[in-house]
Amino acid sequence: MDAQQNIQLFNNAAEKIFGYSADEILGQSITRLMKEKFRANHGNYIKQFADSDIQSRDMISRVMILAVKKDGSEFPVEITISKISINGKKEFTAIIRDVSNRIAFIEKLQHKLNTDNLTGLNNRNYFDGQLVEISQQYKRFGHTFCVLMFDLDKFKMVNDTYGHPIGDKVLQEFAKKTKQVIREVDILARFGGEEFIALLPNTRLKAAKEVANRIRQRISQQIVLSQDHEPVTFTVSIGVAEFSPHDDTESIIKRADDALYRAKNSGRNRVSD
Ligand SMILES: Nc1nc2c(ncn2[C@@H]2O[C@H](COP(=O)(O)OP(=O)(O)OP(=O)(O)O)[C@@H](O)[C@H]2O)c(=O)[nH]1
Repeated sequence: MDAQQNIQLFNNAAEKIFGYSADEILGQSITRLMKEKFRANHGNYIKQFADSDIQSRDMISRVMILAVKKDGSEFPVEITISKISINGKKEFTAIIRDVSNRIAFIEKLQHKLNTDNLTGLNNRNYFDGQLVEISQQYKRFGHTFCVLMFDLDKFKMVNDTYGHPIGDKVLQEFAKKTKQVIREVDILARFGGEEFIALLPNTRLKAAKEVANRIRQRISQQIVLSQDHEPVTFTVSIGVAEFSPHDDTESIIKRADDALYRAKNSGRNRVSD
């Protein structure tokens, strides 16, 4: 690019990435290759860079820089920009790398890191992060919330009687049906084994117990079919706790777990607080 940011040279790789031939793009502003919202800042950015002592720098932005191809499609890029002075005239070189694959890979890893393979629910890692966030919000804004702890009843017997794959089916069915009962903003996660946990934002204890009871009833009406096509029924016990000013992320889970223990001890297929 020249000092006005018009393109002077467009190599083969650039032609391939952007879909323009050099003939089409030479002489045009480099901003033509950026998504519109990045264009406005570009001038200032280049001016700052041109006036600085730095020869070469990565264009770091708090948001990912998106480039635009000739066909209008957008893709994430990483840019390193350098300047040279030729006969007193400043020129710029931009090395632009298409990072779509890298970003897609990172997103896939992030998804894996947060997801339970068997049920497709969030996993404990994700839940723990959300719990930290929602308890910080509680401290700042006083928005209350509840934690529900679930444990499938006599699940060992399901495995022992019908086999592990049927046990897995029960876990999947539990996840699917429970998701249908709770709201979109509620967070349901597999806590491990046959234990699940849910976060209900902006919910008081009474309402959370009602939700828990709806889930409990729904689950007690579900069946999965065994390998011999026998109906397999299952139930769930649920402990409920509302976050209080004395709580932290550990104590709220402990209180929900203690409530679950009471639900189990008072006969299972029950909700307790
Ligand atoms: N199929 C299957 N079983 C699992 C999985 N994770 C844990 N389990 C089983 O879950 C069972 C849990 O059994 P226990 O902790 O004894 O409890 P329970 O039989 O549910 O009895 P209560 O909780 O007291 O009602 C064990 O048999 C584990 O092997 C899984 O991913 N798939």
